[in-house]
Amino acid sequence: MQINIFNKTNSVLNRYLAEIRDKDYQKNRLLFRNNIMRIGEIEAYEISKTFRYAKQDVETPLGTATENLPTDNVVIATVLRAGLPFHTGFLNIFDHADNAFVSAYRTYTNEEHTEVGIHVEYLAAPSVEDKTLIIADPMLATGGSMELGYKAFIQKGTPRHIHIACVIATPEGIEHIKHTFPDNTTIWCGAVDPKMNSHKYIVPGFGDAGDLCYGEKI
Ligand SMILES: O=P(O)(O)OC[C@H]1O[C@H](OP(=O)(O)OP(=O)(O)O)[C@H](O)[C@@H]1O
Ligand SMILES: O=c1cc[nH]c(=O)[nH]1
Ligand SMILES: [Mg+2]
Repeated sequence: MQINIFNKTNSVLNRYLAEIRDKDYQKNRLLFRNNIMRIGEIEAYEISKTFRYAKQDVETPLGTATENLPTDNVVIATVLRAGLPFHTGFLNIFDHADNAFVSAYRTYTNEEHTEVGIHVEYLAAPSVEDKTLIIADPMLATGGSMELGYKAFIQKGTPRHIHIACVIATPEGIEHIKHTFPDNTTIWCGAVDPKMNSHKYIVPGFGDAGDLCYGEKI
C-alpha cells in the first residue's frame, strides 16, 4: 500500500499545516476551515496525477487543441462533520465528481474517556462500482471512523481504486488502514504525528477538527 506524506517535501502546504496547528491562529474558524480546504485542494491535485488520461480535442475560437484529460470516474466521499471543508477542497478541483457522505462521531465508552466507540447514522452515496473513490477526512487517529465510513460506502459497489486522504494521521491509524483496506488503496496525508493521548487525540495534532470548524458539540 503506497503512503504519501506531504510535509516530507517542502511546499506551501506546510504553512497551512502550521496555521491549523497554531493554538491562537486556529481560533479563527473561517481561516481554519479555509486552510483545511486548501490542503484538500493540494492533495486533490497530487491525486489527479495517478488517474488515467486520454487525448481529447477541444475547439478554441482559433483552431483545435489536444489535451490529455482524466478519464477516471471520481466519487469524493467524506465523513461528517469535520470532513466537510476538506471535501469542499477536493470538489473545488474535481468539480465533475459525484459525492458521498456518511456520518460518524466518536463517543467515549468508559468513565476514564480512554476508549472510543464510533457511531454511524447517515449514509447518502452514489454507486461506487468501478469508480475512483476518494475518502477525505482530516483526522486519521485510530482509523475506526475511516473503516466504518469505507464499509458504508462499499454497500454501493466495489471501487476500482481507493484513496484515503487526511490532513494528519497517526502510525496506528495507518496500520489500521493497512489491515482493513484492500491492496488497491493509497494513503495521502499532510503529516504523520507520532502518537495519540489517552483520550485518542492526535499529539501534537491540532485538537478536535469538528469543533474547530463548527464549534463545540454537547
Ligand atoms: O480515526 P478515528 O479515531 O476514528 O478519529 C477520526 C475522526 O475524528 C474526527 O471526527 P469526530 O468523531 O471528532 O466527529 P466530528 O466531525 O463531529 O467532530 C475526524 O473527523 C474523524 O472522523
Ligand atoms: O486529534 C483528533 C483525533 C480525532 N479527531 C479529531 O478531531 N482530532
Ligand atoms: Mg470531533
